[in-house]
Amino acid sequence: MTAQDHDLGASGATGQGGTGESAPCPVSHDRSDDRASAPMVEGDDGMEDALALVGRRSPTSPGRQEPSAPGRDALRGRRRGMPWDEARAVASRAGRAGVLRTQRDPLAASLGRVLATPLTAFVDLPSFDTSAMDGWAVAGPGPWTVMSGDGGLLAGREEAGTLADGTAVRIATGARVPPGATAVIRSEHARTDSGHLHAQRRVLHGQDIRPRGQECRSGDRLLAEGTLVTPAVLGLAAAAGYDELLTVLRPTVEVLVLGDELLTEGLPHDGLIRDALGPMIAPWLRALGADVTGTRRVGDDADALQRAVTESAADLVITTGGTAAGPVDHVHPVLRKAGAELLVDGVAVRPGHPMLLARLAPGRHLVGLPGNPLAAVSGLLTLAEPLLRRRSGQATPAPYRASLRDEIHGHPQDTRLVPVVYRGDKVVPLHYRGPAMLRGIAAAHGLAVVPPGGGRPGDELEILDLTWPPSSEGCFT
Ligand SMILES: Nc1nc2c(c(=O)[nH]1)N[C@H]1C(S)=C(S)[C@@H](COP(=O)(O)OP(=O)(O)OC[C@H]3O[C@@H](n4cnc5c(N)ncnc54)[C@H](O)[C@@H]3O)O[C@H]1N2
Ligand code: MOO
Repeated sequence: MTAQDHDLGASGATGQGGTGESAPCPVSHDRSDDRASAPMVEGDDGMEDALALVGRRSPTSPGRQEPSAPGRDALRGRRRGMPWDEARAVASRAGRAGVLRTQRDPLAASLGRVLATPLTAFVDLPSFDTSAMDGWAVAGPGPWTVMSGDGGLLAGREEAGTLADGTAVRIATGARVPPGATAVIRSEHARTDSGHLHAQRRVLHGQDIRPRGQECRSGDRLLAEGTLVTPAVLGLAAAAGYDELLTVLRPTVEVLVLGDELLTEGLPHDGLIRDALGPMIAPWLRALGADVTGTRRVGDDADALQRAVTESAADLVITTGGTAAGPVDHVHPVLRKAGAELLVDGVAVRPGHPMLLARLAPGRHLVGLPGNPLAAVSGLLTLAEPLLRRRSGQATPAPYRASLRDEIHGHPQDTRLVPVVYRGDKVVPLHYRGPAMLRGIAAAHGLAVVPPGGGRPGDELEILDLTWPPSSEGCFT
């Protein structure tokens, strides 16, 4: 694996609490000063950081930096990647390439998939005039003669006869309102006296009656195709008369975890570290709309990787690690050997720039996530998310933006993805956002998309939402 040591940050933490929010930054100041006083901050741009630390940053580049002069990058021997937006568009197009597989299933099995056809009401809702309250159905002006009976009108019972003018009958919430009734009076708003009902408030015509078709008419389009089937959608579908739904099957994904240095349990020791991506990537993929068929550990064995990639039946193969140029970084050579077409080979985003997207076969793709854990998250949201969104039939939402509270230093040319939390109507960047760190993202509500040059307080930045669904299954976003 490639040696990489540019996650400054954990040492010298100044103890701002668990999430490590950035302190407010009222004045623009040089990042090298940040480093000296608070080495816990970002540290994700190798050379940039090194320059800042040794104080060789140009004095003209505090805070928001202009893109650097052409040729500067070449001097550093860096390869520029595809712009972040473009890479996402390529991934989205790749997700459109396959045919969407649809299946009709009972409601419960459709949760977390996407509607393949619009949800159209089979019935009027409500499908009869219904009482909204427990009380009395009355006809005409009061006082009313109370119709005696066996406890009144209940939900789900047979239809009652016509209520004559000047009469009242007890009625339960959800019961059919009898023909002739002009209003329902809540039990707490009326009293009975010698067989007569007296209203204690003014009675309005039609009050507390839900008229047939109030919510929808049979044939109305309730939800568009492409809508994610959430628990609320299941409820609405049932209410509208559905037993089954036609949904798009979730694309299948297999995860291949590379790296001989990874332990699956216990404490890190002797240069070995815990595999942080195995436990993280599969559930995250499920939340993005994928059906994860398995997570396999492949180690640093090129032949094993070759076999795993070519033999996988999944729509999408995700690899972690091995994307860079180290002696055991096998992803590129294996893709070459497999005759894959590289659609994205590096993205101008920090962290995560060595991420890649390849077409293995028509409708089958591979996303190579960098091994550094936050860089892997960046790859997941930059390439896997748009591909899976399309491949699972979900519509692309308009980008969500929020106002930045504190300054975020930018990369001169690349987009940065920075973990943030919401505080009121602002987003606040978190510390511990180096490419090897998960401490920031684990506490984050979203990832701010910081354009080259950085973000200043008040800037409206695109936010990639990380809000987790309340379901422990984590199968829909
Ligand atoms: N000569 C260059 N070296 C590197 C470059 C570069 O452009 N030129 N890019 C650096 C960047 S940026 C990143 S990110 C990494 C990406 O490297 P790989 O995708 O090849 O990943 P590895 O080398 O396999 O691992 C990097 C790092 O991450 C740790 N790792 C890997 N897998 C896991 C895991 N499942 N759980 C926890 N940690 C993991 C691994 O031990 C390494 O420390 O390359 C840089 N180098
Ligand atoms: O900074 Mo690398 O971009 O750690 O992914």
